Amino acid sequence: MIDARTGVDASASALHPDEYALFAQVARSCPVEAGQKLFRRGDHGAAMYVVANGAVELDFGDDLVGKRLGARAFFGELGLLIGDHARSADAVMAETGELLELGRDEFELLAQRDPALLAQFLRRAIMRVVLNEQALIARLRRRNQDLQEALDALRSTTSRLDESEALTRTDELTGLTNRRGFAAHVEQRLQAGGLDGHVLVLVDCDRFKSINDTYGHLAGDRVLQSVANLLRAVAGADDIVCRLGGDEFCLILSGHAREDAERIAGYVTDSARMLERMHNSPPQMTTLSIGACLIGTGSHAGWEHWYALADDALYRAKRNGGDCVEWLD
Ligand SMILES: Nc1nc2c(ncn2[C@@H]2O[C@H](COP(=O)(O)OP(=O)(O)OP(=O)(O)O)[C@@H](O)[C@H]2O)c(=O)[nH]1
Repeated sequence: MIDARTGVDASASALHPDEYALFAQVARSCPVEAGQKLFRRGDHGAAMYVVANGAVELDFGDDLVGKRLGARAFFGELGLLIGDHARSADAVMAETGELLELGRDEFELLAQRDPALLAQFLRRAIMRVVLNEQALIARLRRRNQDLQEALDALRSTTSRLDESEALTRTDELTGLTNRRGFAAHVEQRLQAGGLDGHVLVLVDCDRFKSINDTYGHLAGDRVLQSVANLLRAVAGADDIVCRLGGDEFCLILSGHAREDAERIAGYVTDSARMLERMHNSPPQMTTLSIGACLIGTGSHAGWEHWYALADDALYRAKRNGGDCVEWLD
């Protein structure tokens, strides 16, 4: 009979009636109360047991399926066959009954009385050990596979979360970092030693509303994408470029001298102007206004101070008619 839980032939766990009769002749009979512990996992023992009546529970620990043994079932045989073997399960009497206990001397007697029957028992006992080992290996393989699958699922969930986290920080239209991503970048830079010496550049499209009104929203979108491409092209690997929202963009230039930053800002407004003149119906570009400031070294002013300064500079550029760069340091 195959045990549905372990896949092991359960008849291999019980003595045949003739084997039981032989064992009962030589074994010590021990009455045992329910709840009494027979041995614990790891205990060393040199005796095997046969259930005469009552029931025994074996607990192998580590999430392995336990076993309940009834009449004529035997257990602990490795203790007897190998000698002083560490028990692989906790054995507890589940129902009051009687056990047959066999040690080395009783085993010798069995061999003298009926060697053929004992040989038959030994073959079955060894087969049971092999089957149990195979079942254990198969279970461990299955568990390993389950763990592998759980790990794969966890990895793909994590990467999906990373992707959606990245999406929440990306502007859909231009692919640039959005305002939320920009705030996170600024926070990171502030924690990594501050923004001293960086240049903050605010960029705003001129008369953008009229492009939407005249050529439609899609044409406006294309212009915003062109502005994003231009800013992406001038940004170095350590610079931050983002779309703050609407027709407003921002660059944080790091590791540039003020003159270099002026050249970059001038290049942006010059390029935008040229592109606007090259393609104007429908427009591919619009002129840009820029407000910039150098974030002072050694200053205790916070990020808001520098942002407000660049914003004032941008306001001044707009008041001057746009298409220009204004600085306020
Ligand atoms: N096509 C398009 N238009 C947008 C988008 N986001 C905001 N806008 C439009 O951008 C326009 C910005 O208008 P304003 O803030 O008045 O700026 P402006 O027309 O450039 O005016 P000035 O800055 O003073 O030159 C508004 O009409 C918004 O509807 C977008 O994603 N796509």
